[in-house]
Amino acid sequence: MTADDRRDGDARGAGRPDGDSGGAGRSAGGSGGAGRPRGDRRDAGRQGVERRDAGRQGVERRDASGRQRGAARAEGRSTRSAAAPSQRRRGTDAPRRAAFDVLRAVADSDSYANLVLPPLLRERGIRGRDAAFATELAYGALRLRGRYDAVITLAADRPTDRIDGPVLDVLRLGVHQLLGMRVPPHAAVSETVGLAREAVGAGPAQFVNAVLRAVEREADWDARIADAAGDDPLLRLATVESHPVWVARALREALVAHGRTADELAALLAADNAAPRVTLVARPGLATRDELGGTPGHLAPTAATLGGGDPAAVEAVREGRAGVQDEGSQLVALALAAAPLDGPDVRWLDLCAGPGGKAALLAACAAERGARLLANELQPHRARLVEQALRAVPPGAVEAVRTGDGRLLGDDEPGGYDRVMVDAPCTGLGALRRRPESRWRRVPADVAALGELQRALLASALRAVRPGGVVAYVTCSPHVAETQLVVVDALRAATKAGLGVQRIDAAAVVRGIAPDAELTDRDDVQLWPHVHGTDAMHLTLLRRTS
Ligand SMILES: C[S@@+](CC[C@H](N)C(=O)[O-])C[C@H]1O[C@@H](n2cnc3c(N)ncnc32)[C@H](O)[C@@H]1O
Repeated sequence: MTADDRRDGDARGAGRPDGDSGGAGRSAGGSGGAGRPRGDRRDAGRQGVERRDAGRQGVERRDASGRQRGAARAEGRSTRSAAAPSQRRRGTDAPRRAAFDVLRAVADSDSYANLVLPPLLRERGIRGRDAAFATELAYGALRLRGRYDAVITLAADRPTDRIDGPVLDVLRLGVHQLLGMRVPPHAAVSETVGLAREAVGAGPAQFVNAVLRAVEREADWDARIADAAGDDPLLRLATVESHPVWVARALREALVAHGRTADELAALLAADNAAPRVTLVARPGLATRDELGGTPGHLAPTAATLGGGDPAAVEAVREGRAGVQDEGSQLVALALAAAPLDGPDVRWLDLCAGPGGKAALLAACAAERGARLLANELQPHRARLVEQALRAVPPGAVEAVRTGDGRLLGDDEPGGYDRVMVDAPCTGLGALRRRPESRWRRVPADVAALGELQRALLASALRAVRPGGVVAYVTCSPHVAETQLVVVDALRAATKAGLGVQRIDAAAVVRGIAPDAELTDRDDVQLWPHVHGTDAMHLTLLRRTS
């Protein structure tokens, strides 16, 4: 495989995961690369990728700017592989090896791909388009694992639990190149077989070769794996769209419970499989959206979507005046700040603040109004991330970053706050685009375990807010058991405890911020990737009446 082949096979929408982090972007990968047909060499030609030299077969490859390879050489690093040339011929290139190592870290150490990959790319000097390729390869293979395992089962004529983990990961990477990226088939197969030789040995490499050639030979894999899944339409869809069936079922229930239709499930699952675009937040009073470049968001007046590139290249992001934040996360924080309130509006609380994305936006809003935010977080290391996220906020607007259990705060300071954000720990089923492996890690029991914590945190928030004050209950999961059911139970428990609490029309508040937002006829708000282009954030607004 040549570097051209790999670039022609550039990712569909590769890029860094758009986290809720309040800090600058960490990934070396940029987004982009979409829209080129397989085998189209125009980009390579335009960017002068090839140059005659003394490299392998007399051709030296350069990146688009021509800098990467020279810089790597100056630093004494190989841009192709750490292997000696004789081994290199038998192995693969650095981006594919990096993607493989990420999949192994996810499998062996329960690592998070979006935490492992960026430092690994940095350490190995993989940058620019190579970094984007490695990112799309790793994240795509992880997201689409269910679909690809169904393909591999048929092509290998054996279930995937009878294939060694490392060999299976190599196969997943190969199948993603063949079916999910625009890598020319000959390159996808030969480079993946090279990776197999390098990573798992010559014997398994032959097996990898045979399986990938079978995948390449056949067409219509979606129909074949749907048929193999059986007659149940949900199971067929979950297989093709690569979701555990319990997750697909929960999402279908959530769509209906939140006023949409089960017919949308296919679009929702497909949206979960697309890499999210990087969205920035201009923290009010600290940065303007114009400073960020990109395209203005369509929901939050603070949001700008980047077409590509590294967010850390934006000065306002580096300085903490702006950050990387999903537009849905921005919208729910702005909704808490905008919710109608009688009486004083000076003390705000973020009960579950780490890593600080919403705290930074809330604190910036508070600063504009002369209010102050207390940011609470259970985990000390996440509390430090909150401090980092708040670094650009005027000191007067931050009362403190507190490390402690939010469940106790309502009793420690009853009625002490005017606005309270409960961005509760949740399954994250609304942010599957962003956390490529998470759908395979979560189990139904998580929903029940988290439900208890969510109820306790919301109960504490309702004690911590003063009568007349407002609480926002937020999750990045649309699961009914983490959203509507938690709120119903919390209202019941509050009544039992002698607190008056009423629902506020959150949809009206959100419409006041985002007039074009497509919302259902309910007083809570549920955003969706396939409708709003955001994570599936949930928002309920509650007012303490007595
Ligand atoms: C969904 S995240 C919050 C995201 C954050 N609001 C943001 O926008 O960056 C939930 C946070 O709650 C924290 N957490 C978990 N249990 C908690 C507890 N009992 N009290 C306070 N925070 C808790 C977790 O450590 C995690 O940082």
